[in-house]
Amino acid sequence: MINTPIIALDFSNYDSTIDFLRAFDSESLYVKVGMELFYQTGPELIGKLKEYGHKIFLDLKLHDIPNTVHHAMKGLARLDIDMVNVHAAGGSNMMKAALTGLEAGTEIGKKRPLLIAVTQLTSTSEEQMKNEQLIEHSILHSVLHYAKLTYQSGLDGVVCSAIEAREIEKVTNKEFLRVTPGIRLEEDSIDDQKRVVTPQSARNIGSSAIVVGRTITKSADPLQTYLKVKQLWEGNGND
Ligand SMILES: O=C(O)c1cc(=O)[nH]c(=O)n1[C@@H]1O[C@H](COP(=O)(O)O)[C@@H](O)[C@H]1O
Repeated sequence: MINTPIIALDFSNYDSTIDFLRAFDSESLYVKVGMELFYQTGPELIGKLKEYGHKIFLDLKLHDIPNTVHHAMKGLARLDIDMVNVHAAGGSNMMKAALTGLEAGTEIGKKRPLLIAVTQLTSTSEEQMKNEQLIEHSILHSVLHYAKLTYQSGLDGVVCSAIEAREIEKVTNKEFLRVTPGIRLEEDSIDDQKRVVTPQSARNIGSSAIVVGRTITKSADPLQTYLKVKQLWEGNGND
């Protein structure tokens, strides 16, 4: 269980990220650096975030042949990140290669970053999955299938919608992480997301961690909104 909401730092450059974080000086954060930011700022920003003492989920969603993913992960392990991900659709051989790559790149005496796999993106609807991926099953069936494959490949957890979190726990185990983006407050617009859940429902349904982006980053008062989301996630707010 990751107690603080993971803030998705979906910014386009180094300066706006640092500006945003100024309001959080007194908070020890878990932040997510995704492809928008990492492709612009690379390892330099990761080093800075570590200097601030924040935990880092590097969300690059690797999906390639096993050999490429193995070597990419070996390099990423040297960045001193706490969590990283791949797409489960890359298959069990790719996921195992990612894991051995991470292990090989982790310095002796350091903790290997957690490795999780995306099941079905929270922006994917069942209709889209059927029409575009040609998967003739329910979205829950597909997510559970990918979760089991990820579990059997030895990874630490999955990215899914909180909607599926409880069912995933049943087919894996309690410790297997269910990291859930697609989090919105009641009053928020859902934007491009399809399978959205509030922080308090995510807690009740069995998420291990929530990932929150625009609700916080686009808020008029990001710190206050973060504290509100955190309180709801911790279970101290109104259900
Ligand atoms: O792997 C992810 O983090 C991820 C997986 C997924 O299925 N859905 C999803 O939204 N994400 C990420 O979570 C964040 C959600 O952002 P907001 O929709 O702004 O809260 C984005 O940075 C996405 O890249």
